[in-house]
Amino acid sequence: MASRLESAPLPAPSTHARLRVLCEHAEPCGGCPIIGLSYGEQLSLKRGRVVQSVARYSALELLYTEPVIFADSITEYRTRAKLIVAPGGKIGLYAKGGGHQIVDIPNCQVLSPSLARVAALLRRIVGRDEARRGPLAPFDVIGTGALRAVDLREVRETLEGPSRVLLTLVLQRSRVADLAHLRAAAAELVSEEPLLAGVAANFHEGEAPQILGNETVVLRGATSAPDRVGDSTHLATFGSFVQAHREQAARVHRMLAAALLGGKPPGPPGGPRPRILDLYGGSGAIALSLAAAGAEVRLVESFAPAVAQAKAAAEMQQLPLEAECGDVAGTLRTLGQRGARFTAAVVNPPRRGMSPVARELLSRLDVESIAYVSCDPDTLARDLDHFTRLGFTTTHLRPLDMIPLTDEVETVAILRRSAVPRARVVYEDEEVLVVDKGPYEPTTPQGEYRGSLVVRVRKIPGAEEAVPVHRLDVGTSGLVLFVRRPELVARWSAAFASPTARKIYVVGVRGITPSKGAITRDLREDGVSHPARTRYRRLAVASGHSVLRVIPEQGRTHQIRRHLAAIGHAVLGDDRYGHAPTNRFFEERNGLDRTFMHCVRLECDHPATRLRLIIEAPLPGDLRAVLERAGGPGTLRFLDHKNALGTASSLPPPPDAHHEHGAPLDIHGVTDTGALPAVTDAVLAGDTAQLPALPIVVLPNDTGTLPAVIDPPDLPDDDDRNGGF
Ligand SMILES: C[S@@+](CC[C@H](N)C(=O)[O-])C[C@H]1O[C@@H](n2cnc3c(N)ncnc32)[C@H](O)[C@@H]1O
Repeated sequence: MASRLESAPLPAPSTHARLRVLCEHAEPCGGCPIIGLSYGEQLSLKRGRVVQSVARYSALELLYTEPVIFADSITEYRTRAKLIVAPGGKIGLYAKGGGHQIVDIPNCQVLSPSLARVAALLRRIVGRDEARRGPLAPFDVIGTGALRAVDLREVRETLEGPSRVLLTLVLQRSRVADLAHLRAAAAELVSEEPLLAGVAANFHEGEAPQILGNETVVLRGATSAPDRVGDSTHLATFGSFVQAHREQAARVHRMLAAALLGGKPPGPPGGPRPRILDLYGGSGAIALSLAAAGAEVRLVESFAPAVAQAKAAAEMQQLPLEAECGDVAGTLRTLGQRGARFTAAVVNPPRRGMSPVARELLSRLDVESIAYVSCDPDTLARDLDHFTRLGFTTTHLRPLDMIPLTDEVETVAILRRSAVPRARVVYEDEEVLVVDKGPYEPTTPQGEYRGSLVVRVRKIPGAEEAVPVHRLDVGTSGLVLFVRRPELVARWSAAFASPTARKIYVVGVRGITPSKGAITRDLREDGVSHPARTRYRRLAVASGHSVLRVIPEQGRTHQIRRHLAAIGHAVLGDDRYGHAPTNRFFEERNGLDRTFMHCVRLECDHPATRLRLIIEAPLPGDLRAVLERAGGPGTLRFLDHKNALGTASSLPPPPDAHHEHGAPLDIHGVTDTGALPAVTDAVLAGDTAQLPALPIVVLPNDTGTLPAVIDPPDLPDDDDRNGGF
C-alpha cells in the first residue's frame, strides 16, 4: 500500500502559498468566504477543520491528518455553478450574512471561462426579457417573471479540446404556461452562444427550499454530453452531481485507484478483476475511472437519470460497470442476503454522511477495504468512529482542496478491515466494569446488528462472563455497568434499585424547556400502568433547543423519551416519539443521526466496599459536534460549569420547579426500536438552497418571553457540495 495517498509536492510551493485572489465582488458576495486569506492560510484552515473533527473521537486519536492537497488553479476553476437570477438582470449569488439579497457577479474570478461567457449572455437576455416580460424574465414574488436560477455545467470531451456548457433554466412552475416560448428562448440562446451544448428547463415547486425541482425537460440540444475527468469519461447530464474542480476530481480518482487497486495496470481482457462497489455513485465519475483502471464495478445511486448516464457511458467505452438505481441501505441489505463479495467499496455520500444502518450493512458485507470520500469532516469523523467499532480501522486521511477560496474541504479516508475493538473501560474492580457504549450498538445481541456491547466487553481479559446490570437503547450512548460473573447480578441490581442510586443523562430536546422541572406520568406497558417520574434541569440552549441534565427515577421502557415528548419537548433525533421535521433538520444541518441521549454519570453505593461510586463519561464526539454546529463553538462551555452533571443538591427538585402531571402514557409509534431501523436514507436527489441560520439564543435564567419551540425551516433534500454556488 502506498504510504501517501497522493504524490503532490507538499506543502504548496511558497509562491503558491502566498497567492491572494483579488475580486471586485469579494466584499458583498458570499461565494468565496475566505478569499481574503492567502492560499497557504486557506490550506491551513482547511486542514484545521479536519483535525478538529477527528480530535473529537478517542478511537481516532492515532489517526494522522495529512496536509491538504492543494489545487494548481484557484481561479477560473469552477466547472459547475448554480446562480440565482434576480430583478435588475442580476445573475449571481446570495450576499454574505445569510440574507436573501442577491449580488450580481459579472467579473467572478472562479467561474471557468466558458461558464462566465454563458452567464454574460444570460445577464443580457434576462435583462431584456424583464423589460418586455419575455419567458426568461426574472422571478419576483410580486411580478410575473418565472426564472429563479440557472445551473451551468461545463463539459469537455477531451482535456485538450474545447469546453461546452449544459444550461438548466430553473423556473417557477406556476408561472410557466407553456413550453413553446421556453423552447424558442432556448433556441435563441443556442444560436447566440455556440458553447451551449444543451438547454433544459427545471421546475421549481412553490416555496421549496431546493434550487432544483424534480422535473427536468430538455428544451434544445443534447440531453447529456461526454465529460472527461482525468483518465475517464462520464456522461454529464442536467442536474446530476459533479465535483466543482476538474483537476482535483481527477486527483481523487487517482488516489482511489492507487489505494484500492494498488496502481497496477488492468489485467488481460477476460481475466479476473478486482470487484469494487461504488456507493452514492452519481453518474459514475468515480466508477468509470476505476473500471478504466482495471476493476469490475457495481454502482448504486438513487437519482435515476444519473444511473442511466453511468450505464450509457460504460457501454460506450465498453467498461465493466453495472449500475443500479436504488437506495444505498436497501441495496446493501439485498447484497448481504445474496452473500455478494467485493474487493473494496467506495462511498461518496452527501454532506450528511452515511446513515447508521448503511454503515452497519456495509460492514457486514464481504469487503476488505473502504474508501470514503467526504465533503464534511464532521460527518466523516462520526462515521469513521462508528466504522472502528464495526471492525474497520482508518489508515489514511487525506484532505484535498476541491473548492478553493471557500472553507469547504474534501477528504479521502482509507479504511481496512480489522478486529472489532474491546469495549472502552471507564472503571473496573473485582466485581464490575463500567464501559462506554457507542451510540449505534445494542447492549446485548439484537435483531440484525452484527455486534453488541456485551460481545466487546467479553473480549476484555477477566470479563469473559460479564453480564450487563442495565441497558441502553440503540441510539443512546454512555455508561453501562457490567458484573464480571452472572451470580453478581442480583446484588448489583439491588444497588441500582436503591433510592440513592442515580443514572444521569445529558439529553438534547426540541425547543426551550422551563429551567427545571419534574414530569410525573404513569407509563403503561402491556396494559399495566407503572408510576414514573423524570426530573430535569436545563444546562444550555443552542439554536432554539435545550440541553438538559435528566434523572429518571425509575428505569421504565423509554421513560425519558416518553416523558419529554409528553411535555412537548421531544428528544432530538428520537425517531419514535420525536418530531420528524426537527430530527430531519438536525440530521441534515448538524449531523445528528441518532437519539440525543448520553448516560453521562452513574452513582450508587458499592455493595462490597460501601463506598460511593461516582463514574462519568464525557459527552461523545458526535454530540459535541452537533452542539457546536447548532450553537457555535462556545456552546459546550456548559460542560465546564461546576456541578453541570448534578450534585446531591439537585435531589429532590426544588419547590419552584415546574411539575408536570397527567394521564398515563402508552408506548406508541410504529418503529420497534429493538430492531435495526427501517432504511431511512431514502432517495435524495436535488440540491440545496441557502438556508437562513437558526438564531442562537443566549441561555436565559428562565424561559421569559422566548418561544418554547422554534420550528425548523424546511430543508432541502440533498447536499450542496459546491460551496456557496
Ligand atoms: C456527492 S454525490 C457523489 C457522486 C459521485 N460519486 C461522483 O463523484 O460524481 C452523492 C450522490 O449520492 C446520491 N444519494 C444520496 N442519498 C442516496 C441514497 N440513500 N442512496 C443512493 N444514492 C444516494 C445523490 O443522488 C448523489 O448523486
